Amino acid sequence: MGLLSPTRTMRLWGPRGLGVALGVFMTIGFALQLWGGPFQRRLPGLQLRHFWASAPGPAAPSCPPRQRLVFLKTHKSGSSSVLSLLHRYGDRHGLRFALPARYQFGYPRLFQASRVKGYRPQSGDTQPPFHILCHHMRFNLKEVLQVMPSDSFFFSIVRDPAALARSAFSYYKSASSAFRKAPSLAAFLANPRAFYRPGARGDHYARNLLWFDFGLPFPPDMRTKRGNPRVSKDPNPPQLPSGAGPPAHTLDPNALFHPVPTVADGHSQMSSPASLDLGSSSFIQWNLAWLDSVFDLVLVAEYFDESLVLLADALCWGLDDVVGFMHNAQAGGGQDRSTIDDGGLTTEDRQLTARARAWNNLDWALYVHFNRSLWARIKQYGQSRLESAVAELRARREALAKHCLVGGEALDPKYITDRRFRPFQFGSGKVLGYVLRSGLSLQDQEECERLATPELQYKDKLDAKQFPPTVSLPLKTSRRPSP
Ligand SMILES: Nc1ncnc2c1ncn2[C@@H]1O[C@H](COP(=O)(O)OS(=O)(=O)O)[C@@H](OP(=O)(O)O)[C@H]1O
Repeated sequence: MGLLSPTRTMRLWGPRGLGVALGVFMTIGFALQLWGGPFQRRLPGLQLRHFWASAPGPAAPSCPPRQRLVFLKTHKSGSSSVLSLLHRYGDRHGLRFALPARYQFGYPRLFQASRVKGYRPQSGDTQPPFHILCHHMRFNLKEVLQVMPSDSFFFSIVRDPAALARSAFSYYKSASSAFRKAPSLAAFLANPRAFYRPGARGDHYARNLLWFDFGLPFPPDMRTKRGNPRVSKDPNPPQLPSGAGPPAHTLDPNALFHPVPTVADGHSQMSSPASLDLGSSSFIQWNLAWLDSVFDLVLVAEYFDESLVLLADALCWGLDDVVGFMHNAQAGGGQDRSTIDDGGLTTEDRQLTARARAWNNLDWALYVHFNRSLWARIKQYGQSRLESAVAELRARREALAKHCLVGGEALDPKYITDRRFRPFQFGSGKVLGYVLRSGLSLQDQEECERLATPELQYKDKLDAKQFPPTVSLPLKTSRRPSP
């Protein structure tokens, strides 16, 4: 017999019984809170089976989980690790993904609804709506809203432009003409205009990549020949403000620029954040205010686990749903927290960080803005509540890694012989991946595969599930094909 639904329970017990029951539940709930804290379903011996079932525990959210999601997958910002969670969640719950024909939606061109596989606006057929849109695109709200309902949960992720620049330089060395010409990232950042031509092939990877991915317009001095995106949720696109500023609560250009280290050693041609005039800063603020009106949450790679806890909370998902492995890390990369804290950096590293942030001034503004919003949300959520959820999340991830993975961690691709788990190799660094332990039970094998499958293979798997090959029956004909 299943559990009684709340409505049925009410009918059976009547108002007096309900009052008593409510008291008992509240006492139990309070005791469990004290004992476990949010999300804490202590797992004696961390039996893996318990991870897979998001069974409602004492702290399981009581709201309906949100399943209409738009994730803007920004580049080199930890987005593949988020994508992996979405793939897994959607796969387990049989959700329908809005998939690209290949792996991206016509990037670097702006997103077009027509790029979504199986999108047929005029066909009048009763195809079920999409739940999740999450692969690489240059954001274009108007077209996104052709595919996804406007009350979808919009979210994305940003990373410190200095860490992002390190990652992008290594990964897109051959894809960006600016990077290709530069002997090193340090040389590039010492004099970027010697290498960078706005609009040249792949050069959106070399400057303000986040801003580009968010589909925002560039100020006149930074415009490429490809032109500017026209985007909006409130479909009034953000324009260069003509005197009118953004809402007062976002207008604080000085606060925005204070943390930016200045480039003091003679690269006057560099457009550093400190050198932006008020016009440019209100242009930035205007666009940030617009992003605030579109995106429900923006995660921060340097505070990835904190971000995941907030995401689970905002989506009414269980903590288990956001426990996953890191994907797409390059060997030797991932200096995120140390970059942010400046701890242990050499003078050269510190200079490189400062220059990268200055060169990517729009991204730095974006990053500072969303970093600030994240911490405001953390404050709202409760710092200590968050800390215990983060600790729980990390303990679960570690237990999963030990159970599923050879070595319990990401490995050099040379050890990954099974093509299903070998990440796509691109750029000058090696992209790490996972090898599953042998001897897993059938269910564990299936779940560990979900955690370890890289994004391209997972996309193919979802594609095959959503678009099963149609078996065409041979037509009855009197003529037989010749042997
Ligand atoms: N959880 C978490 N926290 C912090 N950083 C993370 C995380 N997951 C991935 N990464 C780092 O993000 C880089 C890959 O980013 P993306 O997956 O967005 O790249 S891609 O655009 O899809 O190719 C890549 O950076 P580099 O290793 O510096 O290249 C990853 O190491």
